[in-house]
Amino acid sequence: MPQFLSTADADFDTRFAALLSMKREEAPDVDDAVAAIIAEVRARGDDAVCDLTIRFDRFALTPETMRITDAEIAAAAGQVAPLDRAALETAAARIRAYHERQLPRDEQWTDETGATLGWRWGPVDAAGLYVPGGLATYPSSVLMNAIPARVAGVGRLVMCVPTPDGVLNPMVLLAAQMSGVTEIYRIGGAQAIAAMAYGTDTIAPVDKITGPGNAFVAAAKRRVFGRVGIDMIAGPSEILVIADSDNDPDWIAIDLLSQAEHDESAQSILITTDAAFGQAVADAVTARLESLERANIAGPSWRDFGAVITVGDLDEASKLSNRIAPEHLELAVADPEALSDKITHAGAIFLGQWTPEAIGDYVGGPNHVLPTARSARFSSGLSVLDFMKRTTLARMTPESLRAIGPAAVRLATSESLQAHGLSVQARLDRLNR
Ligand SMILES: NC(=O)c1ccc[n+]([C@@H]2O[C@H](COP(=O)([O-])OP(=O)(O)OC[C@H]3O[C@@H](n4cnc5c(N)ncnc54)[C@H](O)[C@@H]3O)[C@@H](O)[C@H]2O)c1
Ligand SMILES: N[C@H](CO)Cc1c[nH]c[nH+]1
Ligand SMILES: [Zn+2]
Repeated sequence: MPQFLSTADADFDTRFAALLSMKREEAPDVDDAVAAIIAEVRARGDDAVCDLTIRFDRFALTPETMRITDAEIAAAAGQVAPLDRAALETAAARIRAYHERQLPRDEQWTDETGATLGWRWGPVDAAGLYVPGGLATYPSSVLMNAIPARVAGVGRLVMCVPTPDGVLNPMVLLAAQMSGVTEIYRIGGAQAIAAMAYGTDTIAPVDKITGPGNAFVAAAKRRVFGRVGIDMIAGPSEILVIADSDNDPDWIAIDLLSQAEHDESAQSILITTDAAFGQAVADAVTARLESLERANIAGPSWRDFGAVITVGDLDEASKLSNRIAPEHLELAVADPEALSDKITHAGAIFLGQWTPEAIGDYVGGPNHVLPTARSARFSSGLSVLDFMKRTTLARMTPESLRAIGPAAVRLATSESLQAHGLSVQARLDRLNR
């Protein structure tokens, strides 16, 4: 059973703190395993990647077969049923339209001293897109990674996707073809992250790695940060639903299960103002689990990490939600906009009863690669900006140097950095000659 908490209970603070600090993806054994995998890939390159693929994805790989060929992509894409292709096209068009609005503007202006200042944005050269594929297949995550990268103008799009038992997923390959991925490798997990970060004989290193994955992928991204950029920690999925009693308990139950079915480490939480409604939702989850295809994953997730929290009012709900900083937040209440205004930390908010989180996973438009494990306190969902860098620009004139240079010289002196001061003073001296 999930945990049942109520803010009216004397031990609420202790139990809520325990819920917040549950270690779903930071277990030391995961990080130790990932450190060893990264070290192996750095030392033995392609050979290590092939060995690890046999161990974790159960098929024999060679450096020559690591890259999925254009012929394989075309053959697989050709197998996709027209209605599935049309659904992918609908999703791709909506995701593209949403992300095109994120393109940032360059700025340039001349200030009162005559200095010209500004910045300009440009894409990274090569992006490594991780598409998960261990327990489920994720064509939608191909679109969510590749479309913003393309909109940003990235030239080289490297995609890694595990293919357990060597089986290629046609929808994944069609999505990659549709969204302009330039190289696809059939590798996953920490070994794929290490290969993209450090490079091997077969895979040239990238500059930035993005995309979601399980605890091993998330830990590997943490570890390679610095060698490459990463988007965020996008690990096992989470959903928090805030619902009043004016909802169908079954709808809320399947919303909770929609994220629990991703991974046994996923987390689904309901906050409600009505304890009886909370119980009705929990009962509906139990009933749904009897026939859910992925009950073997969703059941343990709900049992081990699920929670139903009863609160006095929605104000209290918003405060708890902000402490949880969930990846996805559904507001199934009468006035979702008013409640949304009180939310300060959440990866994505879904407003009202007619906005199930699953719409956002596929076709809403916003990105579904989102921060997990409370990292929405300091990071945002994947966007075009994740694939871009900002370079600042400054041009002085003799007049502007005369105006602001002396302050620079004084600051350099105060920092005992003589050459800094001299480089400005030499120019001021010339002007004063
Ligand atoms: N936060 C987000 O934006 C978001 C989006 C989509 C999916 N997700 C999450 O992505 C995850 C997908 O997980 P998945 O497992 O289906 O695919 P995955 O590709 O993330 O993981 C599969 C890989 O994990 C590695 N692995 C598995 N067991 C291992 C072990 N014992 N030791 C070392 N490596 C091991 C293997 O290399 C395997 O190829 C889920 O947790 C899901 O919730 C998150
Ligand atoms: N809910 C996931 C993000 O946590 C994204 C996804 C893809 N497919 C289905 N769901
Ligand atoms: Zn999902």
